[in-house]
Amino acid sequence: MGLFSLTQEIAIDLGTANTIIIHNDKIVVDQPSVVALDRRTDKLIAVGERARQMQGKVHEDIRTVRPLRDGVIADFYAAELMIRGMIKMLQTQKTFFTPSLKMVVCIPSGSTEVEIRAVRDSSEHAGGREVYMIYEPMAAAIGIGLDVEAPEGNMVVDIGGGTTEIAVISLGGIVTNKSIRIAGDDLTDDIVEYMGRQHNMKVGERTAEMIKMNVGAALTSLEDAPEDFVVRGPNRMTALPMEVPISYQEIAHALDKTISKIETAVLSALEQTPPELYADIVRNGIYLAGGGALLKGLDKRLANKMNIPFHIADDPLHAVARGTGVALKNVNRFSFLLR
Ligand SMILES: Nc1ncnc2c1ncn2[C@@H]1O[C@H](COP(=O)(O)OP(=O)(O)OP(=O)(O)O)[C@@H](O)[C@H]1O
Repeated sequence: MGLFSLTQEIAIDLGTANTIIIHNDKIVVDQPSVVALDRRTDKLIAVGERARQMQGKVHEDIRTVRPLRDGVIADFYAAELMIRGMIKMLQTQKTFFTPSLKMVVCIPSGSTEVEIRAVRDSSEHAGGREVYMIYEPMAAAIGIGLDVEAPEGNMVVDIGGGTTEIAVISLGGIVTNKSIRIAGDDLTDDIVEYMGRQHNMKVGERTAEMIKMNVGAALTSLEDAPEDFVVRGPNRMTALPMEVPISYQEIAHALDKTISKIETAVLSALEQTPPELYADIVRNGIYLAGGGALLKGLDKRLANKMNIPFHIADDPLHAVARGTGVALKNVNRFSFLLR
């Protein structure tokens, strides 16, 4: 960044679980959406990975906050600090002037006007002079590399931390859209509950997430089965340490109900899809994006249930951010997609 480059262009995927910033086509920030604050003064102590490492380990003077819940801003103050803190991470070189920011930020397609306003206000308070917003499934489709302007139906299912977004896209617009507030966080909660109920073990959110990433599964029979994952923690009754090997089969059972809700939402979006577009989707298959797409066996379970092929996007955790980055570079061309 030189002395005279006064506008910095950034694309932000402001997620419930992770926030990603793209600048000059590169991912420059990829951090958990967490901040740590001083409980008395509300001053910022840490952002992103550093704040996440403090989660569950803080003393009474510090609180860690996840500013987004269910895909939308739940804590306005913390969200603004988080966006500011993450933008600061990319402004490493000293400039004479503070650059003004041109931003494209993505939002869940089921956001209310108040929720959209909250994202716009937070972005503007964090330094955004020109702020555009794009719906997440549209950004995911662009990030996957689909031709969103073609007269052809494509269905994208984006399973994030807080929301699952299902959309059918054709001719540059969202034709059918379903956004449910059931996603990765609910799968994590299922594991916390299961570990307590079945193994009498108390586990925190981070341990449950590790279990999900290692042995989380959507099917009880996998071709590429992962080895059992050994979890250490306190017994809920005695508080004594215990060690339990966890298999993917038992986690598949524990996650079954939540996955069924995602299945039902996909089926309901398909039901609402006009027949011509439906035929395109059956032919092209359905694209899975977001971190939830990485759940072992999910693509196969959905394909078996619906008799339609499911494709996992390349690098599904970054598909939305990549698409938001493409929209940023083509703000004029994609003006009809932006708000
Ligand atoms: N290998 C994996 N298996 C299962 N789940 C995973 C895996 N890797 C990441 N996840 C889950 O993906 C979710 C995060 O995905 P992503 O970053 O796409 O969400 P987000 O954009 O932050 O959320 P949202 O779009 O809802 O605001 C988390 O719940 C995380 O636990």
